[in-house]
Amino acid sequence: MSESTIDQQSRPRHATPGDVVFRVHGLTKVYPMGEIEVHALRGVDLELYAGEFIVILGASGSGKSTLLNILGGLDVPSSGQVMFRNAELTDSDEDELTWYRRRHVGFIFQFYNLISSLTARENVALVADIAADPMLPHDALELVGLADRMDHYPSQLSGGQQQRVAIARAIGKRPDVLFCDEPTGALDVKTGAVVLEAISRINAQLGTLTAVITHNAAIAEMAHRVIVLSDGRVSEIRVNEARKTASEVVW
Ligand SMILES: Nc1ncnc2c1ncn2[C@@H]1O[C@H](COP(=O)(O)OP(=O)(O)OP(=O)(O)O)[C@@H](O)[C@H]1O
Repeated sequence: MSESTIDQQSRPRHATPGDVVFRVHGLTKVYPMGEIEVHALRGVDLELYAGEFIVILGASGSGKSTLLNILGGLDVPSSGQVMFRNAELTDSDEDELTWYRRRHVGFIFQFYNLISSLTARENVALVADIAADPMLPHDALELVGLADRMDHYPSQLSGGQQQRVAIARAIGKRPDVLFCDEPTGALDVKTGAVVLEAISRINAQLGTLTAVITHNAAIAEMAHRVIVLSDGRVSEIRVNEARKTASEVVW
């Protein structure tokens, strides 16, 4: 995938809901571990569409993080194909994947990884600085409900507020996709609901294709579609006819 090809893929504000963003075919990932091989993914076929809110469920070790890391260009598969719009991600070299991640993907992990010597605004500005068409840090922080905390340092913020700064940082570059790996894993229920509400608002207001990995089946009620992985395969895909808001989800 060349930079110019990736540029041609970049139409975040013109994406029509329902357009195919990712087309995954026959994806496998094998980790050689000395004498044995760990089969993390055993042939995943999947399509993800613009504007969707996806929740990925599955037992520990079923391959959820491996799948998201490959879609996000953090890892490469052993075989199979990932198309991002019309470009083949699985054809890309390391430089192209770096460019792809920078331009198109926002990541949120269980731990916030903020820079402690920088304020919330500065943490968000750091990423916006390397983006082609960034949001103002103020606007990104406002979207996650932290307009009044912009000049606070991470140590002056609660866990949930720090996670919301991490979300603002991820969306500040206006990514096409937002991948969240256990974003509420370190938070209590009430704080987790506020974080999920922020993620859901971004999906609704910016139309960012959003995929959330969780162990918590209740959160799946927020999704447009729920993808269940079992032992490296997609075992179920279900569509929620009626979605719940973060505050309605009980866990
Ligand atoms: N770097 C690695 N080296 C070797 N094995 C790995 C590596 N990363 C993941 N695995 C293995 O691949 C399988 C899938 O791991 P993965 O982290 O994708 O699962 P998961 O569903 O996200 O699990 P969890 O819910 O516990 O985070 C597991 O058996 C795991 O031990």
